[in-house]
Amino acid sequence: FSTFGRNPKWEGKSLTFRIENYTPDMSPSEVDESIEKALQVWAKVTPLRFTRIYSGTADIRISFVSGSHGDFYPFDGPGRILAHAFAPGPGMGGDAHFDEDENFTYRSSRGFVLFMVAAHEFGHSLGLDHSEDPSALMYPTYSNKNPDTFVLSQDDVNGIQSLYGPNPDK
Ligand SMILES: CC(C)C[C@H](CS(C)(=N)=N)C(=O)N[C@H]1Cc2cn(c3ccccc23)CCCCCCNC1=O
Ligand SMILES: [Zn+2]
Repeated sequence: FSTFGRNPKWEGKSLTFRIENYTPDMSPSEVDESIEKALQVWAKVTPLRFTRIYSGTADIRISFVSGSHGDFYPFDGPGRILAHAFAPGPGMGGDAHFDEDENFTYRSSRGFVLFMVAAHEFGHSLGLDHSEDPSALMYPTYSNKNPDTFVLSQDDVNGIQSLYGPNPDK
């Protein structure tokens, strides 16, 4: 695993997230479920807890955008880069942007499974950079795993726990 330069991480254990808009590719409830499950992947193995808010400024702001969209990382049309997220910090720190030019799906492989993309992005939002382990969620390229049977690789667990420690409730 790898973290970002100065090991940025969230100080509190309770983080807020806000879904700022929706993709037309899926139903809103499928987007909600995909996002919430992707956050739970990381909550299960850390003390981190995520609370959804519907207005105001969240720690992790989630949006679907395409092309140039107000940061220095314009998206690139269909394919190639699917999404990006910023390391922990104020303002855009933690935010995750999904490329609206992609076809996001709930479970179908006739597109990119939003749960899988979001789980990777939230790894970045929490302070993980890429892994060289091809079985890791934080490997740089997308792989379509079944959301129902998905488990984090040990490398991902070691990485996130190096920042936040284990889940005390387990
Ligand atoms: C891991 C993702 C969820 C997030 C990352 C982006 S990020 C910033 N969050 N690390 C991502 O989109 N990686 C590319 C990497 C990539 C794969 N290829 C590419 C061809 C061109 C450009 C990039 C790629 C080969 C062709 C397949 C293109 C579609 C799939 N794209 C990817 O897997
Ligand atoms: Zn990545």
